[in-house]
This record gives sequence, structure tokens and C-alpha cells, in this order.
Amino acid sequence: MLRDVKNVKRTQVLTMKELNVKVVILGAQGVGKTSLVTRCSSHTFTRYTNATVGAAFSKIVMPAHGYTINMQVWDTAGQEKYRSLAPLYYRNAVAAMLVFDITCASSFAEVQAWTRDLLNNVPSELVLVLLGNKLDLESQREVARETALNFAAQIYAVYFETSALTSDGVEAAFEHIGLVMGKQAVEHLKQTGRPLACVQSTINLSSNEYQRNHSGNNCC
Ligand SMILES: Nc1nc2c(ncn2[C@@H]2O[C@H](COP(=O)(O)OP(=O)(O)OP(=O)(O)O)[C@@H](O)[C@H]2O)c(=O)[nH]1
Repeated sequence: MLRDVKNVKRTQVLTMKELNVKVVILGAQGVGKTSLVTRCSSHTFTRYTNATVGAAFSKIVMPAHGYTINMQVWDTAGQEKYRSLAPLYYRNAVAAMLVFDITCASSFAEVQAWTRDLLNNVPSELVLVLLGNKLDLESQREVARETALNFAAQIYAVYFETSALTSDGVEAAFEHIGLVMGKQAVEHLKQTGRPLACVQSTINLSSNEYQRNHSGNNCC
């Protein structure tokens, strides 16, 4: 009996497949990019945040389609003065989260500009997710859901409305990326007989690193 248990454990270790994926988060200042990552990784929300300087790195781990997806998340600064740095962070990214604030029309215009820059600099197979954040402030909405859905359709993105405050939609958005990547890995293995190469990015280990173990629910 004991031997059987040991064998099962060994099999699980041997069949554990890992996929490192680089995810970049872009959008105007104050739309809630950092808050979304913090909500997903540590289930907390802070009203008073500091503006991101350059970019911040976090790690989010989740299971998907038999893989352990290690998301290397680069949360970029929204301030205009850091905009020229963004290409440094989206190089080699396999997915991008494009964030605007549903209560701020100018942030929607800005996310479209960020998207144009991104798409001019990265391969077209990038997984795109458009996030309309601050859904808890529905009464102050300036960007109609339809308008956002139309833009998402134009760029082949999936649209989520989220609230980092209440956590609505946040896990689903990160989970979507994990599921797409896991599915791609499964299909690649089926078609080629070879595992999908991990997408590695340079990780600054001195920066914040959050990791959730996957004994909890399926996401983040
Ligand atoms: N009501 C509400 N406030 C939010 C939400 N998400 C973020 N905020 C607030 O919006 C402000 C800015 O949030 P950040 O997460 O720092 O925004 P950011 O996009 O990372 O900003 P930069 O680092 O300057 O690019 C903070 O006061 C947050 O508490 C949300 O979903 N609802």
C-alpha cells in the first residue's frame, strides 16, 4: 500500500509540466493595474497606492490543462514619462492585459494608444485581454460596455469588466490567460510530439515576488 502511494506521488512529480509565460500589463496611470495584480496574487486591496516606477514584477502560479502555469507578470507604470520604457517590458511577452478605468473616458483613449504601440512591436499571436476596471463605480461609468466590446473585437481580445476592490472578474481575467496558454501547450504537444518551449523572461529576483500555491482554487 505504502509503495503504491509512493508511486503515485512519483508519477505526479514526473508528469508535472511547467510553462513559464511572460504577461505584461499596460494602461494609463491610476486605472488599477497594480491593484489588479495585488488582488489576484494576495487577495487584498489598498485605497492608497503609490504610482509604479518603471515596472513591478510579480509571479502568479496556476494550474491549467495539466500544466503549472508560471505567469511572470510585468506591471508597467502608467505615467507618461515612463511610456518609452514599455517596449522593454513587453518584449517576449506572450500575453498582454490592457487596462482602462470604466469611469474615465480618457483612460479608454489611452489604452487604445498603448495597444497600437504594443501591436506594432510584438508578434500577432499575442494573447490579448482588455480589462475595464473599477466596475464597483458603475454609477460613474463613462465608457459603455458596448464601446469596449467593439474595441476588443477589433484587436481580437477578450473583454472583462473587473473591480480590484470587490474582486469581480479579476480571477477570471488571469485565469483566461492561463487556460489559453495551457491549451496551446496541449495542442502543440499533440501536433508535434514535443513540449511547447517555455517562454522565459529575465526576472529580477530582488523585486516583489508573489506566488500562490495551487492547492487553492483554480486561479491566481
Ligand atoms: N473603486 C476602485 N478603486 C480602484 C480599483 N482599482 C484600483 N483602484 C484605486 O485606483 C488608484 C490607482 O490604483 P493603482 O493600482 O495604483 O493604479 P495603476 O494603474 O497601477 O497606476 P500607475 O502605477 O500609476 O500606473 C488607487 O487609489 C486604487 O485604490 C477598483 O477596482 N475600484
